[in-house]
Amino acid sequence: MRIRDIKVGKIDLPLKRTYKRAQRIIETPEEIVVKVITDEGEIGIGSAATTSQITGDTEDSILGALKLIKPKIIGIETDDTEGIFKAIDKTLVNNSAAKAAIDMAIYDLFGKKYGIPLYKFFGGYRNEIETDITINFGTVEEMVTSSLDAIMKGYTHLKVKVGTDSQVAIDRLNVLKKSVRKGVTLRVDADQGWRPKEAVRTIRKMEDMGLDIDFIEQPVKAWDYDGLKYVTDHVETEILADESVQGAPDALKIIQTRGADLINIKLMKCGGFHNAIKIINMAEIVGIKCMMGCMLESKIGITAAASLAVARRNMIKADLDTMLMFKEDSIVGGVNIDKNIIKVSNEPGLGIHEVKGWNEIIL
Ligand SMILES: C[C@H](N)C(=O)N[C@H](CCC(=O)O)C(=O)O
Ligand SMILES: [Mg+2]
Repeated sequence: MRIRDIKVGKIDLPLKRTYKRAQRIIETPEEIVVKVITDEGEIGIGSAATTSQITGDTEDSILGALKLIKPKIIGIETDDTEGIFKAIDKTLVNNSAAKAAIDMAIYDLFGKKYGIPLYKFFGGYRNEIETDITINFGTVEEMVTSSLDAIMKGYTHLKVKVGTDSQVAIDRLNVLKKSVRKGVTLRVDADQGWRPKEAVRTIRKMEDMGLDIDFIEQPVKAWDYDGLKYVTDHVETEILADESVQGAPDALKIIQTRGADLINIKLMKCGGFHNAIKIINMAEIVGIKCMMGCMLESKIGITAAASLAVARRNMIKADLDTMLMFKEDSIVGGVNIDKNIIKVSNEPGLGIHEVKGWNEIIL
């Protein structure tokens, strides 16, 4: 079975509520959906999220990258995944979202060809995982209301976006801790907002106040590896690297220096399954655990991410909550979401049947 064609299209994902984090405010995320078509008429599906502030990928850059990649992989045998990824990496650096979309579609085809759900192919450790839910940064009232709403819907882990002012972060978390019932865990995403010493001071204060934070995600700038390690070494709370780990080489840096306690893997950051697997394997060797995260992505990306997250023992946490954020679900098939539990299907590949509202773009 060889690659015969690649079609791309765009879907809009209108949000129920505006998404707010330190670097961006967004109403309607856009996604590029890729269909890799074989000479036997089989179709593999993948998606690329536009997240310019994190990966640098925009709609135009994703389309530009796909235009370059397409002629390089047409005609290659779909089983030759090494050959496909080598051809892509020889063609262009970075552009991880476009690469992730093709990678997802290739693995989807692989699963379909051999009749195996991807989660089983990747390790089959379990078939479901609990996700947290992200609480947007906002006023105290907004954050308390969203948190109580999430808890009512069955979520027990809240990942709180705290903005860039560390004192505001402490105040917000203090109020949230008092507002939620026992048994609800707070996670914090600082979105690169603090300087290293400020981060240590802030996190120690949270520890002294007994806020019992599960982890602090990306307290310092993405490029500040020494700063991240400094924070990790000087607080009790676990530190999760997010933007500092885009691809496998970044992960290696963190793993070799023990620069963080945990790594947040996102297919959009690392360019898909084949690189995510490298990160999981490297991290596992030294005992660094991983979380599977996501961008503002449709059920295609969430299904892909969940397929790897459930498959591997070293993936102990998940932040795969975007499905709840969209006004409607334009993807038929894929994972099943019951409150905070994401369950993968037993269908071959990703198990995606249809992408509604797919507007084809001619490359
Ligand atoms: C949506 C997910 N829960 C999340 O919080 N992801 C962000 C990155 C996505 C974005 O801001 O577009 C994160 O983990 O920092
Ligand atoms: Mg983050």
